[in-house]
Amino acid sequence: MLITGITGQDGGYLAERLLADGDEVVGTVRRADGALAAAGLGHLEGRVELLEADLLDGGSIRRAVVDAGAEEIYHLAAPTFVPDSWRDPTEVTTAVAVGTATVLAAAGELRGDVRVLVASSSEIFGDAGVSPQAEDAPKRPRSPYGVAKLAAHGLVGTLRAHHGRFLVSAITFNHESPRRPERFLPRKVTAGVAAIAAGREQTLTLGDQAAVRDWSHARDIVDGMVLALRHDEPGDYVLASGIPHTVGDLVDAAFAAAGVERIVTGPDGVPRDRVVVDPRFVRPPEQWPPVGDPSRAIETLGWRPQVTFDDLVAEMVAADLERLGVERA
Ligand SMILES: C[C@H]1O[C@H](OP(=O)(O)OP(=O)(O)OC[C@H]2O[C@@H](n3cnc4c(=O)[nH]c(N)nc43)[C@H](O)[C@@H]2O)[C@@H](O)[C@@H](O)C1=O
Repeated sequence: MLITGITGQDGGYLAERLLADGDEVVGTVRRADGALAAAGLGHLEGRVELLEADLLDGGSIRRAVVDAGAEEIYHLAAPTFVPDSWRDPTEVTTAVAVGTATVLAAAGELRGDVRVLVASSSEIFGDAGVSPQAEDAPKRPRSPYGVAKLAAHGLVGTLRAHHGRFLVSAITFNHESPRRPERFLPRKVTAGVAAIAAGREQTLTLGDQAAVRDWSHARDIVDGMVLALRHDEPGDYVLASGIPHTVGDLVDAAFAAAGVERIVTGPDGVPRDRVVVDPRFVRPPEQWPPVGDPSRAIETLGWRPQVTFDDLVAEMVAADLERLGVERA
């Protein structure tokens, strides 16, 4: 099995899952030297084969697909931080849309029966006009990232219909874990709350707390990907919990999990919120919150997310407390 982007959050969980199933795993990384250890995946050293490939270098992607010769390809490699896509729409379009076209074409040339899953995103829905969103909801992305992911999603459907190939688009909503980098909201919150619990920080600086997201555990999402790629028929699947939470809910859950008070009384006797809003982190609000309707995945694939929102936040907080050597009271 080939995983592009094996050192990303999802790539690591997927590799663990496939290895546990007894599969051979090949993964792409931009530079192989020390890549697994740097991603906190040192335990995979010697258990997976690494190939170097860069999404911005089509030749390297084509070579990796051909060299791996895998029956299943999970194309996960992509830039993932949405705000970055405003800074460089060319790069995100090349990496996500052209990168996906390259993987799909190379896989098709290699062998007709190869199965390919492409990681798409709830960002393809944007101003959908409905929420929650199922697979057939209108797709009106609001960011260059969403536009690029929609192109990739469209390529999967078009090539599947035209060539009858086994191609799957996994429309993943937000998914997190202790391995998530800290610039994404949930890890920023759990790391920040842990730092407050450790006495290293006094406050946590965020953007809009009213924003709504549909958060799942990354391990559940990659399990859904495997089910989708191993099903009898190819198709597109929304992978999401279906349960909306605000950023504020997540913040409160993290403080509760750490056993730290969010509101504290200052020396002047005035209550103070430890969460401070910085306009730099505020994004324009969504009219149609990205909340998924995972009915198709549940009914067709028998997929069931295992980890609840509270358990996800608690696991992330516990990992961040442990990293800082804080004993939970
Ligand atoms: C499905 C989709 O999921 C992810 O994209 P995202 O939703 O942009 O993820 P995030 O964790 O950066 O933001 C979540 C929400 O939280 C709000 N928010 C408030 N205050 C801060 C803040 O201080 N930092 C951040 N990062 N967000 C903040 C922010 O405005 C937004 O409403 C990626 O995996 C992406 O690749 C993907 O495909």
